[in-house]
Parts: sequence; structure tokens; C-alpha cells
Amino acid sequence: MIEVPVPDRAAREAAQARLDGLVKPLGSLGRLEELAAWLCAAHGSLPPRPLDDVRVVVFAGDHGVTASGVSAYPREVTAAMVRVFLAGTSGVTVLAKQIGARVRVVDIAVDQDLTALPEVPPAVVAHKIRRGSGSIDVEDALAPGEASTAFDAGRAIADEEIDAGADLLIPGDMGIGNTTVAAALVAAVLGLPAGDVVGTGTGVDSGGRARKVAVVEAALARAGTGGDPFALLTKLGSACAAATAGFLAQGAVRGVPVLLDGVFSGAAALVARELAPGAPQWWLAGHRSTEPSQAFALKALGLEPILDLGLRLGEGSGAVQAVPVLRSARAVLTEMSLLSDLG
Ligand SMILES: Cc1cc2ncn([C@H]3O[C@H](COP(=O)(O)O)[C@@H](O)[C@H]3O)c2cc1C
Ligand SMILES: O=C(O)c1cccnc1
Repeated sequence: MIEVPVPDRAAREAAQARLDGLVKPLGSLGRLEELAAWLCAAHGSLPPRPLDDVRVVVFAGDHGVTASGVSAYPREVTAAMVRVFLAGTSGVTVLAKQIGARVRVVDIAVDQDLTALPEVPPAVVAHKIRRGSGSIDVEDALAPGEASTAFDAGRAIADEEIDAGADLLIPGDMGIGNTTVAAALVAAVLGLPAGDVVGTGTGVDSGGRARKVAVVEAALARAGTGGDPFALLTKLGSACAAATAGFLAQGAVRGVPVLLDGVFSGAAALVARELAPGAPQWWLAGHRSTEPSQAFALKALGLEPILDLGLRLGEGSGAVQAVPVLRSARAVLTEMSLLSDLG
């Protein structure tokens, strides 16, 4: 088990006491109040630190299930999108610019060899585990040992960002077919039928969704029940799922808040909790995805999404947009005056 620190209860209570005394009816700032107190507990201080240095890490990699027609887009899009992230014109990069967050893309398991491309700096491929992950309906996603190597890579990446000054971490994902893998992981951890967790991802039609359900059913039957989280990631996950899980766990280990994004980070979080049971105390859910497996994962983790904008992009795009809400929560706590000042 990975040990995780406990957020500061006294700071949370002090924050709640101040919130109750602000110039407003008791409780009238709703969820903002809960988030403000949460930030105080995470930072162990009232006021909490500013959330100035927000860092998104996009874990890029391919998934063998794309061979089964589970996505509306071809797997080549994954590698192509790495170049878009580097060019700064992806959905998450544009949204991150709005809030002053950095976006880093890492090639964990992109099918293509990106090292030959002049626009791909060596740092992007420094944590590469393999080229693509296995098709979980017919084979294990990973070779023995790769799940823990990828998990450790995710932890190391979180450490790099935290050591460089991150106040808040956001996991992003880029991998055609990854909503199928996310559904399989959530179904396996929570014991749910494939038909309940599978969604339409990038926008597959009813035939595509039926293929996804069949792939997840075959994967669950092949993997069987039980097994430790690394066995789960090996059989039903991917190198990106393992790396994302490590990233989420390490944020918690270091006591740095993490804002989960869509379905892929939700599934990785569910697996990470199996390894680090205290970790969800350091996580918030940025937004509600349209994928059913994300809703199941968040419910199991006890997390309520901050935003619900109907997004189904991934990349960290939803979580990034929740950052201004967190900043607002901090602002009301620190800048509003007190009812007692009215005399
Ligand atoms: C151009 C493009 C950019 C994306 N950025 C994120 N995704 C998202 O869609 C994919 C998952 O959906 P599915 O399981 O249906 O393939 C992942 O790559 C995810 O990051 C994208 C997908 C596309 C096509
Ligand atoms: O909500 C998500 O995270 C999502 C949905 C569809 C495709 N990619 C990501």
C-alpha cells in the first residue's frame, strides 16, 4: 500500500468557521464554500495558497482495441495529436492558455516512433514504455513488469512537475480507443456489466457501441475476476492507464491537489485508489463527462464533478475549466469581509 498524508482537519474547520462568518447568509455560496474549505485542508493553511502554477500532463498512447472498430476515428490520430499539443493548438492547450496553465505532453505508448520528428523534443519520449498496448479482448495490454514501470513513470512525472512548482496537477489523456479501456477497468473494479459502462466515446453509432460492449465483455471474460491492481492494468488497462494512475497517486503522496478530468482519469483514479487508499482525499473531479463509466467511477470515489458542460473530449479540457471555480472559492474566503465587521 502507498502511504498518503491526511489533509489538515483543523485548517478545514478554521476555514468553515470563517466562511460561516462572511457577509452573506449562512451557506449561501454553496459548493464554493466546500471547495474553499477543501483547499485549506489540502494546503494546511487559512488562507490556502494561490493556485498560480497549474500543470496539465497529457499521457499519450495507443490502445490495441482500435483494431475492433471501437472509435469513430483511426488510431493514427493519437500520434498526429501529439504534434498538435506541441504546436499549442489542441483543445486543452487553448483552454489552458485562458487560465495560465502549462500543458506538457508525454509519449507513454504511442504506436508510432516519434523520435525522428524534428518538432518532438527528447523529453516528450523520455518516459516511453512501449509502442501501443495490447488489444484487451484477445491479449494482455502489457507485458509482465510493464504496468509497474509505467506506474512508476507516472509517479516520476508528477514529481518532476511538483518539484518545478506545481500547485495543482491535471491529468490529460490522448489515445484513440481509450474510452473502451476505461470502461473495461471501471467494469472490472466495480463489478459492473459492460452494457452499463460503455458509452459512445468520440461519437460511435449504435453498431460501434455494440462492438465496444462486445470488446469489453470479451476482455472481462478473458481477465477473470480478482487479481491485484497491477494485474488489472496488465490484463485490461494500458501503459497510459498505469502511468496516469501513478501520476494521480503521487500527487496525493506529495500532498498536491489533483483535478481529475474525464473518463480516462476517472478509471485510472479508481485503480490508483486500490494501491493508495487515502489518495481520493487529494482529488477533485473537474467535470462530468458524457461517458457512463466516469459517472460510476466518480460515485465510487465519492467525488462530485464541479462543472457539467457536456464535454466529451478528454485531454484535461474539462478539468482546466474548473480551475477558475477553485480560484473563486479561494477569493471569497480570503477577500470577503465579515458580518461581525458590520457592527
Ligand atoms: C481529433 C481528436 C482529438 C482528441 N483529443 C482527445 N480525444 C479523446 O478521444 C479519444 C477517446 O475516444 P474513443 O475511445 O472513442 O477513441 C481519446 O484520444 C481521447 O483523448 C480526441 C479524439 C480525437 C479524434
Ligand atoms: O469524457 C471524456 O473523457 C471523453 C469522452 C469521449 C472521448 N474522449 C474522452
